[in-house]
Amino acid sequence: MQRVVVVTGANSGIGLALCERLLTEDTQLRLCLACRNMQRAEAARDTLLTSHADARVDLLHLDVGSVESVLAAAQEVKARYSRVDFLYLNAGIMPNPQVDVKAFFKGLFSTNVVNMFSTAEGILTQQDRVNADGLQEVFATNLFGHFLLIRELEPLLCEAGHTSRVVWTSSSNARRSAFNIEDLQHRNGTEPYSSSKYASDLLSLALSKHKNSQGLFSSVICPGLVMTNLTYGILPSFFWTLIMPIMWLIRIFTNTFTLTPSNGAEALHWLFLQKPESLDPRAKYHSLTSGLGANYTQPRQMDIDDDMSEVLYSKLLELEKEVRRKLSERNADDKAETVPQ
Ligand SMILES: NC(=O)C1=CN([C@@H]2O[C@H](COP(=O)(O)OP(=O)(O)OC[C@H]3O[C@@H](n4cnc5c(N)ncnc54)[C@H](OP(=O)(O)O)[C@@H]3O)[C@@H](O)[C@H]2O)C=CC1
Ligand SMILES: CC(C)=CCC[C@@H](C)[C@H]1CC[C@H]2C3=C(CC[C@]12C)[C@@]1(C)CCC(=O)[C@@H](C)[C@@H]1CC3
Repeated sequence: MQRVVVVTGANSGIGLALCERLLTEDTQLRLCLACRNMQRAEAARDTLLTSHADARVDLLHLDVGSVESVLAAAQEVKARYSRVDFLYLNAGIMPNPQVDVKAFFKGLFSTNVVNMFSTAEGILTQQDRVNADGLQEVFATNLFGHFLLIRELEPLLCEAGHTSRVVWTSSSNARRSAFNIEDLQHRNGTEPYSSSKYASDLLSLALSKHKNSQGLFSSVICPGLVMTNLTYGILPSFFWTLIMPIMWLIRIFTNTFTLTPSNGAEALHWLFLQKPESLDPRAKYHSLTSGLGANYTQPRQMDIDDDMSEVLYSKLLELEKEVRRKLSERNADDKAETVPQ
């Protein structure tokens, strides 16, 4: 049976490395790269076809941060495929990151040093903005767009007779203290990235609860610290070049410095090979790399509770209704404007 796998944010970094690994694993796969930038998506497909000439690699235009784009992409998926076996929700942004250098050096000489290097706790903030849909951009991209995509694809994902999987690329930067259920979109804080990733952890649990009986299983992973466009955006490139030998040195002491996209994709790949019933919906599956470069996956319990996850789920359903209502009003207005008087 040819399995259909959709990967968001597949044109670079961890998403692209996952595609490479999946094609090596299953040559019969039908792989769909869901990307906002079609030029980069085509380049990614070319790269994949160089090492897997016979692979079936499709492209799909998807800007996960735009409601209209998500709805159109979902329609396209439903038209193209009769099933979706895996939906990897991997696209993510961390705009305008700022490192608190003072806090970093203070952390360096504290007992919190290992935690600081694996979670960036206390040293990393971002500046967010409102997008064209009136949503906070980080929330819309990292969480809500993906939620809407799942909702739209439910007919395929919850089809009788087979199981489907959604897998969130979360982060160990996801922290309860950065998340406020009364401020879902993190309009008032400086850690929208951490908040959005914590929300994805909560949402994954809620999805498992509500959808397992319909054959849909949701899991969460952390790729570790990986050198990608996202991380290169945090510090100037000359600085990364400067500290890179130190990063490789640190890897000897912490297994969370996976560093290469392929290592970071370990847990995503590992989940592809597991039976969904064997997975723990409360665990985050971490990609880890030993000092000698061996990859492995380790589940760690998430700091989440059922009540909060339920409240988040219902708030997202409410927001979905509101967003759909606004969109149909906007479409009606546009139509009225184009009708000749
Ligand atoms: N690197 C790391 O250390 C860690 C990364 N992560 C997570 O891993 C995931 C992948 O990131 P990573 O590979 O590191 O970084 P990259 O920047 O290389 O990859 C991010 C991908 O997401 C895509 N993307 C961003 N915004 C949108 C959008 N609106 N619609 C569609 N696609 C979009 C990007 O496309 P485009 O080329 O168009 O920008 C790109 O393909 C993210 O969710 C990130 O939060 C988690 C923990 C650690
Ligand atoms: C200022 C100096 C000298 C060094 C700064 C090092 C940090 C830039 C670096 C330390 C821990 C890193 C880290 C991430 C980004 C870069 C650091 C803050 C992440 C936040 C990247 C994205 C994620 O999702 C996390 C899992 C990473 C956690 C560790």
